[in-house]
Amino acid sequence: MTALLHCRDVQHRFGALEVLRGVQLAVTVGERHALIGPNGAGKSTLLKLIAGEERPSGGSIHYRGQDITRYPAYRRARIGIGRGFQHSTLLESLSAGQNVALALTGGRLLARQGDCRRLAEVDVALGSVGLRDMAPVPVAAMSYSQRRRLEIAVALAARPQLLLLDEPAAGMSGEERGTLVELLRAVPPTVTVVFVEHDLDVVFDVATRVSVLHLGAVLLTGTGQEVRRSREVQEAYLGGRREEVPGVPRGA
Ligand SMILES: Nc1ncnc2c1ncn2[C@@H]1O[C@H](COP(=O)(O)OP(=O)(O)OP(=O)(O)O)[C@@H](O)[C@H]1O
Repeated sequence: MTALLHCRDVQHRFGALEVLRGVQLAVTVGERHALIGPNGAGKSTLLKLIAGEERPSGGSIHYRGQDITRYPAYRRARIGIGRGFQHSTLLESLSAGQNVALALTGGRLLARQGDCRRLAEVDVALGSVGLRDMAPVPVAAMSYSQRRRLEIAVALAARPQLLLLDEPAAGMSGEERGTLVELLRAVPPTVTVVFVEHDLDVVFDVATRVSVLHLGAVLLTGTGQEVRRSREVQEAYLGGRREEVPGVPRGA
């Protein structure tokens, strides 16, 4: 199947620091593709390169068969690449509904009365992340978990075909992570998701495929089960601590 997103030999350096040394990554339509790997492996950098926030030092990035390596971020957003952030980009003084409305309208606030179709879309977007009742509530009054879910609603409101999420479960409690897993599973299959995540329970509950980044390259791409069972991944990512990988019994 043709890849929706294809990173070919992508390299990136920050000054003398070589972060990515030739990443090969192919993501097909409808995947929930997790990027995992040790701290500093270059996962967030790879997301930034895909979103167009950084320009790769080498290699190329293709989206729907188009070479987008030189496209700026706004042009990638226009062709369907959406981004959720590791740190909040919500407007604190506005309500949850207004934040979603801004994303829907590309920066315009809705009039108090009227624009019913848009208001209905805001309602649907908030409902999809379990926040329908929070429409009038200012972001400043929302809990951390509610904000993280709102960020996903805001990212989805722009109707991306490819949604990039950086550590969506960061800072969440066990219960909140459960809600997030349900939410990510409920993202429509027309939206392909590539996400960076450290929480392996979330990764293996959500991802249809997983790529392990190590030393600036993809060590392995496979199903959750293939990744869990890979001795190479155990050694590179978990220092051989096999028992820490969910689903793999000690001594397996
Ligand atoms: N803007 C930057 N300037 C210089 N170095 C950077 C910059 N951004 C990231 N780095 C460095 O690049 C390396 C990879 O960082 P990156 O954030 O991509 O890793 P990561 O795999 O996402 O790590 P983590 O899991 O800890 O978030 C790290 O050594 C980091 O310090």
